[in-house]
Amino acid sequence: MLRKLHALPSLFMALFLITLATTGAMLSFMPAIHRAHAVVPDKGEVSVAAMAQRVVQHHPNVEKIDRKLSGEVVVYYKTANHQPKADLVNPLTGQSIGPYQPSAFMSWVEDMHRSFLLHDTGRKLAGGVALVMVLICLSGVFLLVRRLGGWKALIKPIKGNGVKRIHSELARFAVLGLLLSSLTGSYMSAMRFGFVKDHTFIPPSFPSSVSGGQPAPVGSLIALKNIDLTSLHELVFPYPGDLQDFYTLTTEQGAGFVDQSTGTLLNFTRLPPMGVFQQWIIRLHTGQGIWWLGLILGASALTVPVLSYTGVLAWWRKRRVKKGDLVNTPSKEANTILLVGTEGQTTWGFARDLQRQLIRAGRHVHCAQMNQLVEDYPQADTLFILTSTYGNGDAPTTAQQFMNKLKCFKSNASLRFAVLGFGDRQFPNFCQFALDVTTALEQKGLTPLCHTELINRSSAEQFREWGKTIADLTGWPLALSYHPQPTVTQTLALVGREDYGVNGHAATSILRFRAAGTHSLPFFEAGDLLGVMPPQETSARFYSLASSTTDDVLEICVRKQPNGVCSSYLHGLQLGDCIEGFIRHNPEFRPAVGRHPVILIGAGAGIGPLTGFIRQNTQRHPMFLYWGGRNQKVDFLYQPDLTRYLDDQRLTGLQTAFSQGEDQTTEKAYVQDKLLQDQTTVRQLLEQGAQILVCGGRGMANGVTQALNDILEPLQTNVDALKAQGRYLEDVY
Ligand SMILES: Cc1cc2nc3c(=O)[nH]c(=O)nc-3n(C[C@H](O)[C@H](O)[C@H](O)COP(=O)(O)O)c2cc1C
Repeated sequence: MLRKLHALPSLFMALFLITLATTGAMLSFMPAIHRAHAVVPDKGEVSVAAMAQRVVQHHPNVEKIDRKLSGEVVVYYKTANHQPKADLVNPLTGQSIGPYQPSAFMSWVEDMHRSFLLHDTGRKLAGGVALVMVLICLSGVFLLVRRLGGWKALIKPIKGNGVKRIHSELARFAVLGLLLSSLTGSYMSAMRFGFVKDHTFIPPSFPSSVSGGQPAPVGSLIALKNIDLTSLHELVFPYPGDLQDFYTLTTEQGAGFVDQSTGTLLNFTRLPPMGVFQQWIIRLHTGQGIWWLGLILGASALTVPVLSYTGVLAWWRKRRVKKGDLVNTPSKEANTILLVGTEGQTTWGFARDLQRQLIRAGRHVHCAQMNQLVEDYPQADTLFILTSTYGNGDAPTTAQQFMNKLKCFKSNASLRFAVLGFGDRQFPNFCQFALDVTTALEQKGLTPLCHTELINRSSAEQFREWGKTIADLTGWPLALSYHPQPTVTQTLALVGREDYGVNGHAATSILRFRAAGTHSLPFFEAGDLLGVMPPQETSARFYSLASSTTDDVLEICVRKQPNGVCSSYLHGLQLGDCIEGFIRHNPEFRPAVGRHPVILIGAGAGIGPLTGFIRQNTQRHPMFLYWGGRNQKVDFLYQPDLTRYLDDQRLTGLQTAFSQGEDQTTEKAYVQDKLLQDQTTVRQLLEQGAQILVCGGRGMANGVTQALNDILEPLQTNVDALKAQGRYLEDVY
């Protein structure tokens, strides 16, 4: 209720409040500016009579002397040729300081402040806005007291960061000034519209008779001698030559008349106590006569635009949280950090649910990619990391810079962390990257909130259980549930196949698909992945593509795995049979653009994407292939194609190795042996800036790494260094 009372009027009136406050601030600074330029004698130093005498000496035909609340004295007079003029004068000498020219701009500002330039309607509106401001100030104070936990806490430092903190700090600084301005403003408006009687105006009660004698010099008039200049408001001179006329005098205390001949004070009416009170209300609102108060009021008013902005922002965020929107708190303000490592984006689905639940539990969550780790999170007490694993237990794309950035991370002792790994038990290094991250965080001195949970194949059940553990440990009401977005698949028809291997032993097939029916294939490139959904299975298996969209066919190379559900399913397909598949882009695994040589290394079905790269090498950049199979006669995948590519120079060099010799004369070797045999050439290519792409089983990839490290030793570098330069890419399974 209190919050609504504060937020709703602020929201609806924001523009009026800002206008009123900024114009008010400008006006409030004026008394100090005027005061700085005015000559202001001390109390008791100069009487009205003395000041008027000096002014008369320097100005002909004086009609009126005005003393502004700022202390400035203005004389209105007529020149020798009867032109009306107004000058600012020095009350000590009576001489002109300069012409009195109120600024046209400040008059406009005043009009804007009083009436939004809308005359009486605007004046009423301004009064209403001032009243609303009182309400906003009071409700704001109570909200702040509630937020800080008591009245005493109002003077203590405010905790937190960001928008809310700026709002609270500014409000605390400005509230008294704003309350004073808005209360006095509302009262003045009530006076103006007759809701409160105006006691500052004293109706004139003209004297019934005057002496009618010859006018005495103004400096000799006793009534004016008795009045100090500091209490003068206005002295109107009698009409020249009219002996029945008199001086009209208005002072702080009241108003009356002075006989121009005898100097007697006539019919002086004192301001009633209520009038004095109302004069003070006006001074407290305008700062007139109290220049330092004007400065305070002005500074307070200047906070209103910032308060409005931060207030609207805080309200908007709160509203989004209520609606269940995923509000991302800036990293500096968040108490909970959620970092995500993903390649295929599935992990985001889990992260979004966790983020939503945490926000509902009242946490201020900052969610980002792991690569966006920043040096420190000043307000954070909990860090969640949700990451998948790719390649050979490696980081997924959005986490590849994480370990490096972690080196500069300034952990605070109270920061607890929980890592949730996503992977597939089919891979030898199940969730390895999540485990590596856990170790790295522990080494950084962070405290684990719980043990690292490893989720197999996006298990919603495991995720829910992990949520319960976190809820128990933290007390936050988390009810995690993951509903995978159904993968949009396309029906693909088998249009060609080439089978290799003997009697089903180590059988490998090159399978070619086209879109079924009249549909066309989506965009893809060699090295991207084809996700295949075997019937009655919920999770997809991925195969590297050997073709690109321009080949007008989806080509994969599949080795039949013992007990492999998907590979058996694919091997069992007849021409014309259909499968459900989808493309997952894999831009990380591509030859670099440019003329640097490319060394392709693979074994078995790993030749698929490598052949695709060669097929696309129409620019004839230097490209070398090292490939290992089992048996030269029955396993030499893509042999005719490779021979053709060598002829048309899409392929610069080919080295093959077979692990099963046909007879005594055939050499038995693995692909890494070929690399070692060719080490001089390989070294030269690497010195020329060659990039290496490896595709195939993990065992082969490990052997290749070892061989290459040996080859690279004389160059004082290694595979890790090449990886860091983006010159060593792996697609390993
Ligand atoms: C090419 C490829 C390589 C993978 N390598 C591994 C791995 O080494 N270890 C593992 O546990 N999971 C591995 N996975 C499985 C993914 O980590 C798992 O499917 C994860 O849920 C994907 O999440 P993401 O879509 O957010 O990246 C691999 C998946 C693919 C497609």
